Amino acid sequence: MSKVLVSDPIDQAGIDILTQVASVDVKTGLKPADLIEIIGEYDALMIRSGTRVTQEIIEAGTQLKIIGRAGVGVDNVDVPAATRRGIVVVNSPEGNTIAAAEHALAMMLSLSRHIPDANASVKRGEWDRKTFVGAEVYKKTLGVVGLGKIGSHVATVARAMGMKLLAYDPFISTERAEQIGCQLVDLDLLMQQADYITLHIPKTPETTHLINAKTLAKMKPTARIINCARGGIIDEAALAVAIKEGRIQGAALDVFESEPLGESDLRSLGKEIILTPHLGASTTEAQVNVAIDVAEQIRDVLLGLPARSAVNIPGLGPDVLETLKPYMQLAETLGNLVGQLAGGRVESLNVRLQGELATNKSQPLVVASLKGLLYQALRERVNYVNATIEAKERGIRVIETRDASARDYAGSLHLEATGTLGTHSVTGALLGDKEIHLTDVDGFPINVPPSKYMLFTLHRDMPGIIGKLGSLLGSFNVNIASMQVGRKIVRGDAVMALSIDDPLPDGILTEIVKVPGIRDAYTVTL
Ligand SMILES: NC(=O)c1ccc[n+]([C@@H]2O[C@H](COP(=O)([O-])OP(=O)(O)OC[C@H]3O[C@@H](n4cnc5c(N)ncnc54)[C@H](O)[C@@H]3O)[C@@H](O)[C@H]2O)c1
Ligand SMILES: O=C(O)CC[C@@H](O)C(=O)O
Repeated sequence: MSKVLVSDPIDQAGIDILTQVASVDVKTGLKPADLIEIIGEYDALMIRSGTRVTQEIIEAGTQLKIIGRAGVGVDNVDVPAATRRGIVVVNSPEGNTIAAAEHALAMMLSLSRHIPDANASVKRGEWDRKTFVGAEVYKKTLGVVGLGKIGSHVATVARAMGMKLLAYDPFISTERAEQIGCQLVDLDLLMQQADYITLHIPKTPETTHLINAKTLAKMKPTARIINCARGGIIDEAALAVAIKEGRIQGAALDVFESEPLGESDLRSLGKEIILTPHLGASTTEAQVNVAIDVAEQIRDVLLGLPARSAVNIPGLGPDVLETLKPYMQLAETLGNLVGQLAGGRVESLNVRLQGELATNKSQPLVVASLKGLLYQALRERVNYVNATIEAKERGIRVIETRDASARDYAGSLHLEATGTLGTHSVTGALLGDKEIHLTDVDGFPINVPPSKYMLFTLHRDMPGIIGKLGSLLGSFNVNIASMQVGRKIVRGDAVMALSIDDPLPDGILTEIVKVPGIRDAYTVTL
C-alpha cells in the first residue's frame, strides 16, 4: 500500500480521501532535518504553506511520486527539482480564491475604519470615538495589481461597493479588464491615482520588491496598500519608512518576506497598519475545498491516473484533461512503438496532431508521445513530468505539426521518428472513442489494435509469403493471434502486422529476413 505524509494541518475531508488508497501519517511541525530523515518512506507528500520542500528534501524522497500543495502558491516547493526527478507537483488553483479575495476586502475596510485598533481600545475599557474616524471606500479608486482569479473577484465586489477600478496586469487583455469593470493602466499610473492598492500577483523574480521605495514614493499620501498575495512583493523596510514618515496613509499585510514574521519595524507602527498571520486562505470552506481538491489528485496519481492541476505538466488542466484523457494512452503507445521500430538512437520525433486534435490544447499529447518514446530507455523513470526534459537532455529534436484537414478519424496522431538506423512512422486513432487502433505503419494503411507482442515486416506483396512466414513462426512455436497486410498497390511493397501470444525467441528475426520477399522485420513489445 502507498504511504502519504501530511506535514501541515489539512482538513479531515482530505485525509479521508487519502486513506481510500494509502496509509496516511500526519506529522506537522517537522524540522527540515526530520523531514529529510523520513521522507524516503513516502510515495506522496501533502503540504500547505508551512513546509518548505527544498531540493534536499526532494532528493531524499526517493519514492516520491507527487507533492500536493493544499493551496495556490507553490513557491514553497522547489518545482524545478521535483520536475527533474519526475515528481508531479499539484495545487488547488481555485479552492481558496474567494477566501483570499474576501480577506483582502476585509483588510481594506478594516484599514479604512480602524476596526482592529478600535476593537482593542474598547476591550481595554476605553470609549474613544475621535481617534477612530475613518474614510469611506465609496467613489474611491482601487488599483488592482494582478487581475487573475483573486484580483478579479476583489474588483467585482469593490465595484459593487461603488469604487472606481484601475488594474495593472501585463498578461490580460483590455477586453477582459473591461468585462470586470477595470481600466487597464500601467503600474506607475495605478500607483499615482489609486486610493487603495491591492496586490494579487505571484511572487516571481520580476515581482520581488515590485513595490519598493521608488514605487511607494508615487502613491498619494492618503493612499493605503494591501498585500494578501505573497511576502516579498513589497519591500517591508521601505514600507515601514514610508508609513512612519507619513508618505502614505497605511498598509495591511497578510504575508511577509519571512514567515512567521520575526523582529520587524512593521510591528511598531500604530493603527495605520494591520498585520495578519497569513490568514487569506483560512476559512473553513476554503480549507475543505483545497484539502479535497489536492487529496483527490494525490489519490489519482497513486492509482496511476493523471492529475487535473499539475503545475509541472504543461497544459494538463481539468478542461483539457477531459478531452485528451483517452488520447494520452494512444500517444504513449505510438511513441513506444515508433521508438522500437526506429531502434538505435532517435534524433528527432515529429508529432503531427490531426483532425480535432490539431489545436493548441493537444500539446500534452506531444509530452505523452515522448514518454512512450523514452519508455524503452527509462522504463518507469519517465513520466509526463520529466519526459520533455529527458528528451532534451538526449538531444531529441521534437517537431510538432498540426493538420486539421485530416478527416479519416475524428482525431488521429501521426508520429515519425528519425534515428541513427533510419526513419519510421506510425499513425493511430481511437475507435468508439476509446479503443486504440494503428491505422498506418511506415505509410502503409492497416487497421489493427496494438497488442503486447507484435511483429512487423516490410515485404514484397507476392503469393505464398504469408504461408512461409506462418510456417517459420510455427517452427519456433510462436502462436499468431492476428495478422494483417497493408499495401498501397497489388504486388508492390507491403507491411505485415502480426500480434503474437509470446515474445519472439532470440535469433528468429535473422531467419525471418531470409524468407524470400521479406526485406525487414521488427519485433515490438508494448
Ligand atoms: N494570503 C493567502 O493566504 C493567499 C491565498 C490564496 C492565494 N494567494 C496568493 O494570491 C496571489 C494571486 O492568486 P490567484 O489565484 O489570483 O492567481 P492567478 O494566477 O489567478 O492570478 C495572478 C495574476 O497575476 C498576473 N501577473 C503575473 N505577473 C504579474 C506582474 N509582474 N505584474 C502584474 N500582474 C502579474 C497574472 O497575469 C494573473 O492574472 C498568488 O500570489 C497566490 O499565491 C494568497
Ligand atoms: O495554506 C495556507 O493557509 C496559505 C495558502 C495560500 O497562501 C495559497 O497560496 O493558497
